[in-house]
Amino acid sequence: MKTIDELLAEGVAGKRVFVRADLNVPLDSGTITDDGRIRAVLPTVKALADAGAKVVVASHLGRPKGAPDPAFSLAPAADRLGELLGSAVAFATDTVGESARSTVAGLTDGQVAVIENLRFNAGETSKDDAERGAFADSLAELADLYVGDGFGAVHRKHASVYDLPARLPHAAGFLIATEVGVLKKLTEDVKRPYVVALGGAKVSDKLAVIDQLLGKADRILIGGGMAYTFLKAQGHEIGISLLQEDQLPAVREYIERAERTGVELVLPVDVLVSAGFPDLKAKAPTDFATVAAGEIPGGQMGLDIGPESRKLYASKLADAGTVFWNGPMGVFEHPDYAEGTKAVAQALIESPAFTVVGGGDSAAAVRLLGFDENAFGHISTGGGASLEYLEGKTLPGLAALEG
Ligand SMILES: Nc1ncnc2c1ncn2[C@@H]1O[C@H](COP(=O)(O)OP(=O)(O)O)[C@@H](O)[C@H]1O
Ligand SMILES: O=C(OP(=O)(O)O)[C@H](O)COP(=O)(O)O
Repeated sequence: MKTIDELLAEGVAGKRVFVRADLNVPLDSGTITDDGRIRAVLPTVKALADAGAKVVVASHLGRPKGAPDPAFSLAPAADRLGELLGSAVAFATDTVGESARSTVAGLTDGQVAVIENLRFNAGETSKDDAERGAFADSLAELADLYVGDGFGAVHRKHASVYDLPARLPHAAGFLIATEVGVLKKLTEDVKRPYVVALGGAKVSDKLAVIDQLLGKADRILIGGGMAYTFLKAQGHEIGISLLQEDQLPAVREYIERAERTGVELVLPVDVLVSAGFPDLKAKAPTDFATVAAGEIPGGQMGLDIGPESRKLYASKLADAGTVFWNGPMGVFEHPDYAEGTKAVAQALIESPAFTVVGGGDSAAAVRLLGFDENAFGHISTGGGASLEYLEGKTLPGLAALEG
């Protein structure tokens, strides 16, 4: 994999360099609540701009449905990037249209532009190779060189991640190099017990990785929205909690396999429930109850692990040699449901283990809940990406950079 240092040594002055970043930051009514992913790509953007490149930064944000949607505009991220760089950043209001072409054509050496959300175009995420390829062709017209630095999206076989680097001379940015360096160590030299804690809301993606993790981890703690599919698989009622029904047979098989192979699978013993998803804007106190995990009343939604589970999970993290944690334990954005995530973060800080926290929301949670990010071994910008890397999978965005 060519490094950005090699690219810089060859000279980038006057060249248009497409930087595929992951600027998928959490937003609250258009305001960025955590800019960690923007700060993470700064070294790459700065180095290219300082070397006289015309830098074209591109990213997805959220999951718009292949068409423009103002709620998912990258404009706030472009503004924040400009603030962090200390110089104005141009913003194109489309991705490969007139605005993008004229914005890029107007760049002077050392200037930076951000183009609008890649996922406003159906070609970005299409499963059809030709449709993705056609979109990648249009993106390629905007640049002379490609730098992959969106670690959080390298597990996606998307046009800007996978197809575009095949069309331009390419290199890996500083963030990807750092992320891969740390995660590689976790696949080669793991101090045991190796404990993986999983939570969050991308339940379908994350249930799938447990298949491989069962062969690698000594203990797997399940929290967040993931937990309820497990509780349901055990035969419990889960009310209106998140459920990935189509994966119930797989989850039953994971539970059996864990028992058979001696992997400790730890599920919540109690949970906090309420009548629905809380209002994350008002953050007003909600009406919630603590119930045994096997006794969630009908019409209630599990929103965090309960106090007994917090103690249990802390004890299961205390003797770890290595911990990988992806996915908040509850809806941490609301103060009523942040305690589970806080308890796991605190346990990681107190543990002598090498600790890695991965994921856009998990990393944001750690910072927003007031923890010192330097107290963790590594905070990864990618959740799904780091999980799939640890599974041993070939990640499309890394394979493309190697080719
Ligand atoms: N029990 C739950 N029900 C619904 N959503 C949940 C639950 N627990 C956690 N979440 C949500 O999961 C989201 C983060 O999930 P995810 O994107 O998978 O994590 P990451 O970005 O760290 O990989 C948070 O916004 C949080 O509110
Ligand atoms: O937030 C992300 O992943 P993560 O939640 O697994 O950390 C990445 O930006 C990828 O987004 P996607 O899961 O919509 O492809």
